[in-house]
Amino acid sequence: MVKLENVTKRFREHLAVDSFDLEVPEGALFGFIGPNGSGKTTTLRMILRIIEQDSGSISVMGEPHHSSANDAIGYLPEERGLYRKMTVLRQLMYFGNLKGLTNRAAKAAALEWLERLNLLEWKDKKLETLSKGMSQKIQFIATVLGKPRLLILDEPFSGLDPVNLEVLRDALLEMRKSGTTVIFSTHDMHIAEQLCDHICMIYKGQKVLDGSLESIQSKYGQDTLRLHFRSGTGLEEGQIPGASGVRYTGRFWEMRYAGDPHDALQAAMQVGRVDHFEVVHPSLHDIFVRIAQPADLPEEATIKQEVSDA
Ligand SMILES: Nc1ncnc2c1ncn2[C@@H]1O[C@H](COP(=O)(O)OP(=O)(O)OP(=O)(O)O)[C@@H](O)[C@H]1O
Repeated sequence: MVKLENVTKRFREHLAVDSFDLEVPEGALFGFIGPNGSGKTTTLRMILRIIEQDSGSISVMGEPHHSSANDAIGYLPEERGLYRKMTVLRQLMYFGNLKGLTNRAAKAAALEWLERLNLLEWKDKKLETLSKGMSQKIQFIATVLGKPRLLILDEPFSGLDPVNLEVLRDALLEMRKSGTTVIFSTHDMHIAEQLCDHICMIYKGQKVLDGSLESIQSKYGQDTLRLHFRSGTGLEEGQIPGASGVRYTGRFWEMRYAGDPHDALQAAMQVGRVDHFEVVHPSLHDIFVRIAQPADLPEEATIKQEVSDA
């Protein structure tokens, strides 16, 4: 569906995207993750041909010279753009018209989506009377009204409460089921973990991870301990010899550990009454933190090696 080969983009002396290769298969739910300023939006804009790469090639649906106005592409920009003084339904119909729908088809699709995203009662209200999260859902509807084959969403989940996040997540899963290819950027590792069948991580303009969640996690092995103490006993760095990066996730204590889990369990039992103990793959969040803080890694070369393996 989308293919980037050796794509590079500079803004003056700043190298925003560096020799980037990417392949998004048709029908994928593709998560594009990375810290602030790593090059996600720049890459998405280049895929859409809103900005031009300095070198390398990009093709979408097999075409190197497609247009972002292509009716088969839906784009949710990071800087949302709606008409504040227009009513919800009117502007959705307008966006539907832009994607080639008749008034009747645009209205039917808009009403259907408004109902699905629990916004039907707002259809005749001006956009400026809606909250930020509600406006975001309207913008999402504007993006999907024309039933695009390819959906590109820049940070679609930012600012949504947990209920609306679920609603949007379900909508994306359903669209994928009906054959739409979805690419979205996010900082939220948990969402990427839950939702994506393919993940690409960009860091300082370079691709550092690319593959299915399972293939990415299995590269790191089961080097993470997850444990919990009855009656909420805490854990400090050093109490489990050989463990590092001890942190509380809100449910469990997690840490990196390379030794014999039996020894770790013995040590944990000295700290408190253990009621949960397991050895797991690192979460995507942990992998992200390890990569985004290269000092924690043995050497930068490790990252490059993982990229070529993946
Ligand atoms: N139009 C521009 N002119 C100059 N520099 C730019 C421009 N657009 C992006 N950059 C720079 O390129 C780098 C990558 O930016 P980009 O917006 O792609 O990052 P991002 O990963 O989407 O970040 P965020 O998660 O914060 O949105 C940043 O250092 C940014 O300052």
